[in-house]
Amino acid sequence: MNTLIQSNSELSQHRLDNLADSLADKGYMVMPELLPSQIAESLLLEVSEYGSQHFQPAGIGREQQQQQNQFVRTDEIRWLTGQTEAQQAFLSVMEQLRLGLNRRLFMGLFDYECHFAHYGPGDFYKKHLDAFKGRTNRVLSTVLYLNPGWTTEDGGELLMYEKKQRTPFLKLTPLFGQMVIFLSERFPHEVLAANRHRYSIAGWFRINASIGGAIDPPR
Ligand SMILES: O=C(O)CCC(=O)C(=O)O
Ligand SMILES: [Fe+2]
Repeated sequence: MNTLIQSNSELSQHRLDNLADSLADKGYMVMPELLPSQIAESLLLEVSEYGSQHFQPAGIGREQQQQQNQFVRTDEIRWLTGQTEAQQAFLSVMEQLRLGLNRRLFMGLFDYECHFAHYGPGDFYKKHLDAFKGRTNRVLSTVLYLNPGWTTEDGGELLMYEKKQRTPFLKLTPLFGQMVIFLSERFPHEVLAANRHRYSIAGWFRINASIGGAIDPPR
């Protein structure tokens, strides 16, 4: 059995209750320390050891419509597959979250997909929605930050907006071990440029929108 998964990574009912309440109430939640720090540290070690040949440029849109658009985002990504112990430990925590939220909010979350993201100094992701109403099966977005010793001078904040508002209601510093979770259709958001390397895992819980046996969408 995986030693990282064993390392005390069970989410308490209390934390799941708080998260469910916050999502139902406000549509988002910031969790300062979702994972045992040992897991977050292993994930950081892993992602910071990948060279650029292990990442792909991030795209926007889906499948055939997938295109790289340097005006929208300039980060690079690497999908998690569960190929390392640290990834498995992370995915198992996210699975607990999926089941816990389904039980409390009847969200029908079906699966979870996620990728490491690396923003080099100056990289950004302009204001966007992770899902458009009725046109996607991404319902809940998550971002885990892996940046020890980040200060406000480093920039790289996540700005979250209410639709049609020009001023963000939240400006989040990408602190190590912190996770933000929000309803994908509800909040436009953007990533400001940072002046140091910024690492994270962005992920989405999806509902099952399969038709005729085909899972929609393949990646
Ligand atoms: O890294 C972040 O703070 C947000 C990333 C994001 O919005 C995305 O990958 O869709
Ligand atoms: Fe996003």
